Amino acid sequence: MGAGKAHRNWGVPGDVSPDARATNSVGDLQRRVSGRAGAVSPARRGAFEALRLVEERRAYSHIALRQVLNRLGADRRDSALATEIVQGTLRWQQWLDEQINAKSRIPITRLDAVVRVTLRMAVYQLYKLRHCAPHAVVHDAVELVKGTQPRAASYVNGVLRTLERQQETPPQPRAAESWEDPGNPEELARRTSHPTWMVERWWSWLGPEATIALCQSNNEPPPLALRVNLWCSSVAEVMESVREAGGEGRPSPVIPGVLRVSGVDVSRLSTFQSGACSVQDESATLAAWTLQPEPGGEVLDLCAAPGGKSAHLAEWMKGTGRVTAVDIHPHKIPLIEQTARRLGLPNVHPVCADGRDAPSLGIFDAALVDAPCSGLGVLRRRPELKWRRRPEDIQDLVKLQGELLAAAARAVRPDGILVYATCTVCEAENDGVVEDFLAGPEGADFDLEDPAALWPDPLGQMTFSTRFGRQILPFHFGGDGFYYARLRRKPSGAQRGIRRD
Ligand SMILES: C[S@@+](CC[C@H](N)C(=O)[O-])C[C@H]1O[C@@H](n2cnc3c(N)ncnc32)[C@H](O)[C@@H]1O
Repeated sequence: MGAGKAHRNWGVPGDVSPDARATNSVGDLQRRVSGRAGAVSPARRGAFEALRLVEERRAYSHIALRQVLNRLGADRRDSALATEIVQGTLRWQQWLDEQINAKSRIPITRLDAVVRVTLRMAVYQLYKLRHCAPHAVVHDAVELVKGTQPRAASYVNGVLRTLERQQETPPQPRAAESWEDPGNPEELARRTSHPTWMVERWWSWLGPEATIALCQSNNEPPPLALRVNLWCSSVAEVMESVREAGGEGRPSPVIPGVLRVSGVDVSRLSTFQSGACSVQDESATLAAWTLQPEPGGEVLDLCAAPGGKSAHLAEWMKGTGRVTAVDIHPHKIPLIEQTARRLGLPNVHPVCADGRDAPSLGIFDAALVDAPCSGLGVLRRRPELKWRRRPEDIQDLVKLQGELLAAAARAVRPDGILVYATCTVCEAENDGVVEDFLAGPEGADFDLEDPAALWPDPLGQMTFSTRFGRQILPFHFGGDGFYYARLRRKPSGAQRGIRRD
């Protein structure tokens, strides 16, 4: 497994050449000179506002960032730096708090949210983004606090100056580093900035080696993948458009029809606008590979918004048949509609309903339950979930997931396919839900099948086979952490939904 060779290196992550550092400082300076006195760099302003939304209003970081950067009209460079600051600050929050607590007379948890956010993002830049000039970091932090908490400005200045003056940066693991022996889950949680309860669960389920690799990969920036709409386009066409836009792309080595890209604003790609591609993580594309819907079929996607997997299923069916795309939240239905419209998919039919009422929607050849989950497989993209999730949440999620799976099962015809998926790394929400389902009244009619038997070739060896399905971890091939189980209703099994005709 990918825990890597043990070696110790306390170097600073994100270290870059002195040239890069100088270039960025000049950029910072020019912006400041051209702005009013006390102006803050747009990237730091954006990061600060997004982090406040996450801290004070429990916003998702990726949504908060998008909103703030759009409003500020940030260019690509500012957006990239703001994203790096927001994601990094959230990823390393626990570790940053430790550093701040060591120098602050008030524990970070007792500070005002604005002060907390400002200190965390500044310390993140000082210690982990060596291309940010320290004087600019401290200046901007003080200015940001002055805007809302003027009396705290000198306090922030004092803490940051003390940290800045520190001769040596504190010991910190490189994200790609592994340790010979972290000893125990508590120590691993501390070193990699995760909640202990989370790491303890992984440790006892996956073992130390996989847990180390998982914690490290959770702290890496997430890759960007484009799924090509093979119904109407080709990998070559999308690749060409990425290059034309100044970005880089290469075909995924594991999943046909997917490109790994960088350096592009996808929403501006000609092929994105024309519906030739979608942003979708490589592991998420495996939902369609696992379901393998027949063209012309009736497919139920029970937890569908924003519609990424519905669209892939509809493309797989070459625009024929019907994908009934259900979501409980009315405000998310337009997202499914927009996705289907952009991709020119006539066979996606959004429905606003509680998935637990699935049998009232008809009888289907296949159903996908991409269940609401704790999201512990996507911590690279949503690092705030580390600190927001509580062990108690899992119990409620498991109950809902079980109800959705049982309801979907009742709507699947004899010999039809039922796929259960999550983007989490949590045994209770994955195998645990399938185990309970199989032991319940609906489960008796279903047989398990191995999803990996249908996946592109190397993935069977690269992913974990679990008791009832397949677990993908972010270090397996770079895709998000996902779980898939595939079930087939026995040909003789009496289905219990309402026949549509
Ligand atoms: C993991 S997300 C689905 C992502 C989607 N399949 C995609 O690929 O774009 C889970 C979705 O389930 C929806 N949901 C939560 N509870 C539900 C319920 N009882 N019935 C139907 N949808 C539900 C949420 O609104 C959320 O959009």
